[in-house]
Amino acid sequence: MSDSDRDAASSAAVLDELFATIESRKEALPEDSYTASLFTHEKGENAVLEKIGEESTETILAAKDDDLDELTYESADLVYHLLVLLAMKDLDLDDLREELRERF
Ligand SMILES: N=c1c2ncn([C@@H]3O[C@H](COP(=O)(O)OP(=O)(O)OP(=O)(O)O)[C@@H](O)[C@H]3O)c2ncn1[C@@H]1O[C@H](COP(=O)(O)O)[C@@H](O)[C@H]1O
Repeated sequence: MSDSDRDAASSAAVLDELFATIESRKEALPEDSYTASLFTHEKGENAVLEKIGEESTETILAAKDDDLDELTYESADLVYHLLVLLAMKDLDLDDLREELRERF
């Protein structure tokens, strides 16, 4: 495997690795983890739902400004919070992949 193939494979795995980390935070609930704080928040699931609302707005504003760096940054924030929501609802990336695959 070439270096660029290895880099591409590593990039492709990042969502799975991030989701596995989110699941492990959900299980262990370490005190210093932002992710864990979303699972234990006093607002319940509203905490992550509000973040998804905020990050969606910030993503839209970045797109309207044509600020591609900001669009990438806010999109990553949005995807991360969406993955936390899926984990909260006991869904996972395979559920998402399956839904997308059915639309092909
Ligand atoms: N990918 C993320 C990730 N994306 C966003 N965030 C957090 O989401 C929060 C977003 O807050 P804000 O809306 O205030 O965003 P901001 O970027 O500070 O500011 P603006 O968007 O308003 O400009 C910040 O606290 C970010 O740190 C994330 N926190 C954690 N992760 C990953 O989650 C995994 C577990 O990390 P812990 O949560 O530290 O255990 C690790 O792999 C991390 O890389």
